[in-house]
Amino acid sequence: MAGPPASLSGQDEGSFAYLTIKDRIPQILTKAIDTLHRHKSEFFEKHGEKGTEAEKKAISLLSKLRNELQTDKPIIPFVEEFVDTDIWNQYIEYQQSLLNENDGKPRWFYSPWLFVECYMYRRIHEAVIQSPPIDDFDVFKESKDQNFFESQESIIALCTHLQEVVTTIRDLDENQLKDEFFRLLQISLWGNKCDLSLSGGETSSQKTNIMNSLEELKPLILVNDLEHLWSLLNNCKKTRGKASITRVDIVLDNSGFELVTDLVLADFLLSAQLATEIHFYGKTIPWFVSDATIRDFNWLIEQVKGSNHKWMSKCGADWETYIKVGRWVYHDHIFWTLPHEFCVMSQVAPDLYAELQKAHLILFKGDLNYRKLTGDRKWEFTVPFHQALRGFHPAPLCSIRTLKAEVQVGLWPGQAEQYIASEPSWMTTGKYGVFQFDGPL
Ligand SMILES: O=P(O)(O)OC[C@H]1O[C@](O)(CO)[C@@H](O)[C@@H]1O
Ligand SMILES: [Mn+2]
Repeated sequence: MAGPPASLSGQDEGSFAYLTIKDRIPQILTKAIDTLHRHKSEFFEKHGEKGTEAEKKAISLLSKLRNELQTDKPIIPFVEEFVDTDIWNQYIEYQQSLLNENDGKPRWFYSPWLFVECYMYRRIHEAVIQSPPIDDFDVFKESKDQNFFESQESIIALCTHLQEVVTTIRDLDENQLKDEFFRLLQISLWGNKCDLSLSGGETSSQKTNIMNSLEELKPLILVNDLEHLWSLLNNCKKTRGKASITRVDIVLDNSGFELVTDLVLADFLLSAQLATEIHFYGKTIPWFVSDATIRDFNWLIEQVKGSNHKWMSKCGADWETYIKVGRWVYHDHIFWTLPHEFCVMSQVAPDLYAELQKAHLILFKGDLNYRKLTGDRKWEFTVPFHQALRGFHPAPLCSIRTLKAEVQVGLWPGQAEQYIASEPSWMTTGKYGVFQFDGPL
């Protein structure tokens, strides 16, 4: 049988992968350097001269990294000991083994885009952990928090809406519940437009009330498997015994506004008894600029709770209770910040795979998760999603993603062609979205 198609890569001049490596990644590095600069006095106040020295060191390591990238130097192994250093270095060797002898070492513009882009964020982390005492500094924290603050109006509107729904939920009939389920899922989808890596780290918050735009946005959903999600969870609700559980796992993407949309959805799932427990997965290190870490997760809930808006703070208080009583569970795993495609998860991280198998439904948020689900490969648009997953089937799953990379499967013949001619960048602006389900029907 033929192997899977080739990986997206910076080799393809003019491709989005190429432009990302050439322009956007250096821009993100420059912004990280600038952030460190701006915190100079804070580091000094906290740690004295040692803080200043550490800041200089981190900056010089990041400048070196930017230079390696811009001159297409070989990808070098990690040196600093960390939980995933060995796995990373093995993966770099593996990438090298895929090359013909003459091709030498993996390089930025030559190797798979997914690999080098993940490598870049892991190198940023290495620069920081090599610079104690500022080794727990998150260079993206400021922009993640800014995204949250700038989205205040939308967050208030969303929290108010959620509280209205929750307080009247007993009066809703099945159709009304389904409408609400679809509404909150669509909000969570469009919340994924707000990542900071697409904008090169520049602000990308939600300033308008997204709820008013859902109808207009509907035609932009290229694959819409919402009905499957509804039947699945509604069936679980109807058939489960009193003591049994329905577990929905959410593989999180970005902090800030998107995370609020995910938590609102998670709250609704419990309130509507479509699920009895929700498990979240975040990143263990700062990742793709805006991805949520446990610190962001806790910080955001704290902020929502501390709001002086009545309904917003009620949401925060409820969310904290869910965590306390174990109805919401947060998991960390290093696999999410490795460069591997998800089809190798069962070998590389069998414990995580086994954890995901306990879910009745797994929601994968965002573009990067889609790239890892499909291996970030040059699939034909009409290849079935199931096939592109290449054996990754821990439980029924759904990708909720706005398109920000040149990979998309499961379209109808002719569907992609509608956009190719008229909108050359249709796959990379976050304008279009999918709810793409895989699982038994
Ligand atoms: O936050 P998301 O939705 O995973 O998006 C991150 C995506 O943004 C990008 O940086 C592209 O703009 C991709 O490299 C990556 O897939
Ligand atoms: Mn992200």
